[in-house]
Amino acid sequence: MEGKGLKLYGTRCSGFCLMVELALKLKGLTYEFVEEDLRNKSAALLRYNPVHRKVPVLVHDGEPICESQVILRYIDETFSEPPLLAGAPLRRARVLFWVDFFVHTLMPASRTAVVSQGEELTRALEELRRAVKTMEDGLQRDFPGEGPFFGGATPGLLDVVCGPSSVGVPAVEQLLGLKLVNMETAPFMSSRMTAFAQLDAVKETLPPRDVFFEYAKKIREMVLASARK
Ligand SMILES: N[C@@H](CCC(=O)N[C@@H](CS)C(=O)NCC(=O)O)C(=O)O
Repeated sequence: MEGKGLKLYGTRCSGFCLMVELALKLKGLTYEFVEEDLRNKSAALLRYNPVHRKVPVLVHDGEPICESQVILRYIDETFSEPPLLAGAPLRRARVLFWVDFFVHTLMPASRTAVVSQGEELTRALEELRRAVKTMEDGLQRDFPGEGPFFGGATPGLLDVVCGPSSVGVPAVEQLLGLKLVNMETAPFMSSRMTAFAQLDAVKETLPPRDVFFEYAKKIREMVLASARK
């Protein structure tokens, strides 16, 4: 499908930007990707996102839409097939609950782990492992018997949101030289993330692990160096 006039301002390894790319690809849309240098943001990015000055920004026929979760909803409502958020209102509410939990609890804990060491790293890992256990138990409770994707028979919003982690987590584990989470303790999440990662649209969207590794390494070194100053 031709996503007329779709332009995505982003950076290659940002989880938030990758979620948007995955949604666009699953919808079969074509778009132009504009790579931003976050240390030297373009005038266009600042004009399109004057409030947060962050990526991703999706520009559709000249109109900017900011914030990854808002963009995902916009894409799903504008290009309705295949739907990312499907089912009865209660199911949709539960999906949105776990999307919110993933973005606001799991992702911050793993970001802290990437840029910390010593006791702070230990605390971040504990928090991350607790959050994964909470989410695993909650998903098993809320979506019994569904699969093979978080979305059920077809990939949905939660697949898109968790999708970048299938490359991000192994890259961070390699960087830190430790296991972030033992995914054998989270079979529901693990099997769905594996099924999603095997889709062609996902394989062609997510950067290779070594590219992700270098990105995480650069961020870690930068943050640890500035903390030493
Ligand atoms: N809440 C935002 C977070 C986006 C975000 O943190 N983007 C980062 C890249 S991963 C960014 O643009 N950072 C630049 C900055 O903070 O100046 C969303 O969901 O889109």
